[in-house]
Amino acid sequence: MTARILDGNAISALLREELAVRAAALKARGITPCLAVILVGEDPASAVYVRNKVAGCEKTGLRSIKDVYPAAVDPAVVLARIAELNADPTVHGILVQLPLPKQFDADVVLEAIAPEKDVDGFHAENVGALMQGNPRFIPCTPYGVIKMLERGKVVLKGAEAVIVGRSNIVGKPMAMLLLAKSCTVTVCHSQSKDLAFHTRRADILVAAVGRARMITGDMIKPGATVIDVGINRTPEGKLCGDVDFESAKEVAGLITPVPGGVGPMTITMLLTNTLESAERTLK
Ligand SMILES: NC(=O)C1=CN([C@@H]2O[C@H](COP(=O)(O)OP(=O)(O)OC[C@H]3O[C@@H](n4cnc5c(N)ncnc54)[C@H](OP(=O)(O)O)[C@@H]3O)[C@@H](O)[C@H]2O)C=CC1
Ligand SMILES: Nc1nc(=O)c2c([nH]1)NC[C@@H]1CN(c3ccc(C(=O)N[C@@H](CCC(=O)O)C(=O)O)cc3)C=[N+]21
Ligand SMILES: [Mg+2]
Repeated sequence: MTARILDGNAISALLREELAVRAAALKARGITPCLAVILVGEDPASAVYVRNKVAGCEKTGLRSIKDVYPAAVDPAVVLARIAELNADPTVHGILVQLPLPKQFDADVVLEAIAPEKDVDGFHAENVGALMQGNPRFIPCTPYGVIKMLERGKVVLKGAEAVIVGRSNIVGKPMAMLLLAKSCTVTVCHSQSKDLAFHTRRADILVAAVGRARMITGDMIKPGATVIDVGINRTPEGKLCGDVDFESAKEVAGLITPVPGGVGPMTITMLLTNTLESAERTLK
């Protein structure tokens, strides 16, 4: 048996058609939805993601602003730019690409973004709102995963969900969202004992670790839904996930590929949050 594939590019294309309609409707009312992206340094992977975000905006009818700073920039310069974007009524979303160089305290930067423009959902106020079940902006990657599960008609209520990884940007918000959907949630991390014991119990397995192909077919329950968030490069420069796709697809019932899985969905949800933010200015 071979798993059905959850195609993030195809699902994104469908969702982005609806977003383009919403963007056009806003424009007809005199509002051009606008996302500002701040990139510090020359990390090649970050540059690719930012390029995809800007291209996604263009194709969907959103305006984008891209500010690139040298890796050695004084954090005060970036904070001043954030203050300017916060005050600019034509800007609806602000995103600071992570990770930041070491002279930065990422938390200080994230807290400087106006919560009502924090389309990543990383500001403490928005994290709190998500925890309380009343989200303002749902973090884009876990939001994209939920959308993929919905499109795949995966039953969430009562399902055993196991997340590998507990970062603030993926693992933790993913746990909150699956809990809100009435999954029974287990979160694993680098100190977990016997990882495979946990993963083999999962009806829904989300891998967000950053270790190439660490989840192999023998760690997966037959028929499970496997969501691969990982974006890694092999020594040969090939893009691959945290899941060993070749062995996993023989065991799983449903699986996301890398590339073409969660990555494009993350960008689609960023566009969604930015549009939502622009629409709120009319309310
Ligand atoms: N597709 C997309 O849109 C996105 C993809 N990514 C990708 O997802 C992956 C994870 O990203 P991110 O959450 O930021 O990464 P982090 O490095 O912030 O977190 C990784 C997590 O994995 C855990 N971990 C590390 N090693 C092991 C192990 N051997 N067994 C179990 N758990 C382990 C860590 O545990 P501990 O907490 O104990 O250190 C940590 O909680 C990366 O490949 C990243 O590139 C990220 C964001 C978006
Ligand atoms: N403030 C902030 N918000 C983020 O959302 C954020 C971040 N910082 N830092 C880094 C991670 C990573 N991330 C990805 C976005 C798109 C793809 C993506 O487009 N992936 C494509 C292709 C990638 C490629 O070709 O390299 C795919 O998987 O098919 C991947 C990863 C967002 N992140
Ligand atoms: Mg991280």
